[in-house]
Amino acid sequence: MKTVNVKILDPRMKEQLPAYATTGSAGLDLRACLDAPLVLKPGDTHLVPTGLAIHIADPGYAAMILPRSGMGHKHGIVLGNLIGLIDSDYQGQLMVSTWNRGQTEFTLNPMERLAQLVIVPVMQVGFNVVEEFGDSDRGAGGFGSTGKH
Ligand SMILES: O=c1ccn([C@H]2C[C@H](O)[C@@H](COP(=O)(O)OP(=O)(O)OP(=O)(O)O)O2)c(=O)[nH]1
Ligand SMILES: [Mg+2]
Repeated sequence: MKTVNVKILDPRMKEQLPAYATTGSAGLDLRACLDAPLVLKPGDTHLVPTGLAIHIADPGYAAMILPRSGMGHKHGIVLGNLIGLIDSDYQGQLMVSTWNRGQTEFTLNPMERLAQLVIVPVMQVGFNVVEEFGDSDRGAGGFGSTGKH
């Protein structure tokens, strides 16, 4: 397994570094490094610290912060930015933009697992400017061009 350098910014994270919950897990759960419970009213967004900084270093990888399905589906707790993209050269604290998109108040407790981090491969590209593309099956069709059923 590859490793990524991590800085522990909150001592409470020392004993509970993110880990894959099962052998096949894609995500590492991130915890809310809060000092007190945080009440999120419907529509509220709060930037929640995770107590961790990572430096991926290799531009061939990035990390994404994604919602946890239970938090999102059952409690309406998703991300204010929908998806968080962590650049390979970012060295600051991982922050979770936490949005209560639901209709009821939600209390986020200190050290609760609120989102998940997924490491993904990335390809950086340069642009080759052309006047015409070669033919493709789809062409410019999109936005439902293949029909509904
Ligand atoms: O949910 C997130 C999203 C981003 N970041 C950090 C890591 C990322 O590398 C950096 C910049 O994110 P992004 O490029 O998405 O934001 P921006 O608004 O374009 O800021 P910048 O001008 O700093 O690139 O912020 C987080 O901690 N959590
Ligand atoms: Mg940016």
